[in-house]
Amino acid sequence: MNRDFLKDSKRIVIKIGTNSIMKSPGEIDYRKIDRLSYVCSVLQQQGKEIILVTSGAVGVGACTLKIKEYPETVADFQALASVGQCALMNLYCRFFQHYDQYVGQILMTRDIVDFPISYVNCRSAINSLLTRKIIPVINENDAISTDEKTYSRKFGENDTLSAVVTELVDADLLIILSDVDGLYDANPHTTAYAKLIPSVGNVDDDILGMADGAGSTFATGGMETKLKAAKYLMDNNKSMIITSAEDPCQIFDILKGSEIGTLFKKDVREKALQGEEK
Ligand SMILES: Nc1ncnc2c1ncn2[C@@H]1O[C@H](COP(=O)(O)OP(=O)(O)O)[C@@H](O)[C@H]1O
Ligand SMILES: N[C@@H](CCC(=O)OP(=O)(O)O)C(=O)O
Repeated sequence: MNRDFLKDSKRIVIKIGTNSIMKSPGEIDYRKIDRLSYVCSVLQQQGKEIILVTSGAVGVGACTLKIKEYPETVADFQALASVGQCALMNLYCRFFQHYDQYVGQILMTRDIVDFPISYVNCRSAINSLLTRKIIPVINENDAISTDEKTYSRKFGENDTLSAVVTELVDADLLIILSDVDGLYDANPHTTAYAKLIPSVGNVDDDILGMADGAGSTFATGGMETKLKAAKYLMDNNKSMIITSAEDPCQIFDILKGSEIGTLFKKDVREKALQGEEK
């Protein structure tokens, strides 16, 4: 699939997952957070509009409080998320400051999907930051977005949240940085000969069948939620890329059109053919 159109991306959402923020459940990957802050700052200063969606509150909280297991009670979870979000944001503030870039924190709940007034309010807040050349750094408000009846969290993972944000601010592209370098035809961590898929034009049942769950104690999404996010965006005529977080500088090449990671973009030929059949 031709990727020249990526050169024109102006407003870009970049999402980094828990597995990438952490080297292992007890160890934060400072180098990666630094590199990511550098890349986002350079792009913003080149005139792009960057929105960062970051996971890691629970993972960083567990690391700070030296907790190894996923919390069993809602109260423990809330405490971890609350401590971790502070620590995470503190790291971003320091690294971004190094590159002369201001950031602003936005913590979301599902209210932005459920209530139109919250949707508009959230969009205004993000636009207000972008107008001032400040990078919004977004996560779910994990300390409060807990459903008390089912004990389930509202978004629960940031693949869905980042897709919602991409649509909300009418961004051109969502880049998901993960601990895998794209979608494989089977989980590469459990299947020896899994092959990378460079592009997907339609997220059908065959594609959805390639995914299984999350890859570590504190990451919650896995490939399945990434594919659902891709489907949601393609239905809204937007594009998404899954690529490795290992070297965030690869984002520069991706935005020049290099074939890195997996591109999800609605296959217009397929759509045209469907139109002819009608
Ligand atoms: N078909 C697949 N291709 C690539 N990764 C897959 C696939 N199926 C499952 N996975 C798993 O998805 C994981 C990435 O998702 P996740 O653990 O939520 O990380 P992140 O924190 O980056 O969101 C990979 O580490 C891998 O174990
Ligand atoms: N909001 C949560 C996100 C949890 C999570 O791991 O999400 P993901 O990296 O998308 O699988 C946190 O900050 O810990």
